[in-house]
Amino acid sequence: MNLPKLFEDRMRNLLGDEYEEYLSCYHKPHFGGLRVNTLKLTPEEFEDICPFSIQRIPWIQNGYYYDTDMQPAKHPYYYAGLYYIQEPSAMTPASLLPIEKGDKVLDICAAPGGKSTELGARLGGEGLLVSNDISNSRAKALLKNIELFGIRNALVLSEAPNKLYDYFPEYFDKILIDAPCSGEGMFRKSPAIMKNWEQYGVEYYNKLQKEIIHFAARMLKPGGYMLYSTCTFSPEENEGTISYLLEEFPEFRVVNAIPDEATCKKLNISYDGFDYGKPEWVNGKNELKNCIRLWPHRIDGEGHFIALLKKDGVYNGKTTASDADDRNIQMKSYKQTGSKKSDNMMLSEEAIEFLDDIKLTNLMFDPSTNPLKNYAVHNEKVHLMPAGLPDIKGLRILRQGLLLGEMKKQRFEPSQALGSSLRKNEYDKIINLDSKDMEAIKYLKCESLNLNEDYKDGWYLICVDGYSLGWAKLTKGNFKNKYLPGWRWV
Ligand SMILES: C[S@@+](CC[C@H](N)C(=O)[O-])C[C@H]1O[C@@H](n2cnc3c(N)ncnc32)[C@H](O)[C@@H]1O
Repeated sequence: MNLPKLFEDRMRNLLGDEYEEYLSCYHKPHFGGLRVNTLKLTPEEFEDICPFSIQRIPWIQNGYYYDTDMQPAKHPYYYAGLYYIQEPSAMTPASLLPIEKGDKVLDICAAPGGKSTELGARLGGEGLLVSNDISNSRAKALLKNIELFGIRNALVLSEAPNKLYDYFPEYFDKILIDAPCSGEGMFRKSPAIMKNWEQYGVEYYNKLQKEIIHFAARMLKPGGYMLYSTCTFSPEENEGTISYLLEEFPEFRVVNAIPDEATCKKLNISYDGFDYGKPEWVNGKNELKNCIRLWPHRIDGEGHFIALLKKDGVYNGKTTASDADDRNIQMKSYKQTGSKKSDNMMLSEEAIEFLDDIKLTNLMFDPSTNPLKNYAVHNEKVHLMPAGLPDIKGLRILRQGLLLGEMKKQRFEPSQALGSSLRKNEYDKIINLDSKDMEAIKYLKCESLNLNEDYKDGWYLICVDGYSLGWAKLTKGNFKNKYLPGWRWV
């Protein structure tokens, strides 16, 4: 591997005696990782059905190495959203952000969704996940992954951080910043990134990172947690960015994200090989030692930098200014929900009939009230809205909540997103295929279906080994494959 000379010099300087060991990693094969979607199944359930050979990643409860001769993206389980394929060290940031059910969480640089899908899974359908990426084309890939994972309480946006701040001042309980970076940790896996590094250099990314972290800091509630991560090694982009934050916002401090020994033992996880931040590399504060560094010569992964930050203040208290702001936002959203009632009058009979058959568990709304109140109709598309959403008019929105379906000439077509999100106990008309049955792959290729049994006309949820893939419609004995063509198996 021909590493840029400047990069080699910098790394030799940083790593000293460890440099040769670090260099030897470039001769090792890279590690394939997959992370189980705990919205759909537990890691134990996955281990029971997993068709490939896998091995637990020591520090990720739902993460596994897979044998790189395998192609887990070419299996019906991938299309059922049972896992996300992700480099093992890249699983670490989302695993260390202390998410609690009901939190309002922002993932500000989210595409294509490697971290957002885990944050959404950990929210378990409660609270709100705002997944944002400034690149509209990348945000489309993010939306697909959110939908494939069956996340129902997400708002997917494509905006610049300063614009987000106008709408969400001190709004979020937790924020993840997986910052754009020079990608030094990716050189081994994707050598093409070296060209980018030579073209832009670390300064270019550091400027971007400071801008992003500045606005993210202002969107976090007092008492909230923010996690900053990169897949690069340069001190400027890591301890340097955090030093900048600590100077600009003295209410932040760096906290140790690694759980104590007893917790690790209980959860059967181990952080062996993890290294800490290096304040001396940027002449920074001692607390930078609480940052985390993953090196490819110390763990089985490509490497990462992580800093968990806490903002001083009363968390979820009732007296701070930010809570008052939050209450205003809640009131706005309440009014907005009220006004949706008139839209709901536009639901067709068929839409109401269809939606009546859906028994969504993990409701995002108060089940004691009329659930139809939480549906919104825009341009014939019916959405289930996340609770407590502020007025977001004027933002570039790719999705608000769960797209349930579309009314076409008064008829109702359920969406792929709804199909992907349903569990088999949430809908009665199920056709369950075996994952080894070629019919499952034919379905995913959008080919016509050959199903022998007698079924009544209507919409059927096609499942594989009990996990939903999407829809098929039976009309007068003919099955029409309704799998979303843009998602089809190629
Ligand atoms: C490291 S990638 C994120 C990867 C993602 N978190 C994941 O796990 O799949 C960084 C992302 O930041 C986005 N980005 C770059 N500048 C940004 C900005 N100013 N605001 C928000 N996102 C930005 C890029 O489009 C890119 O998708």
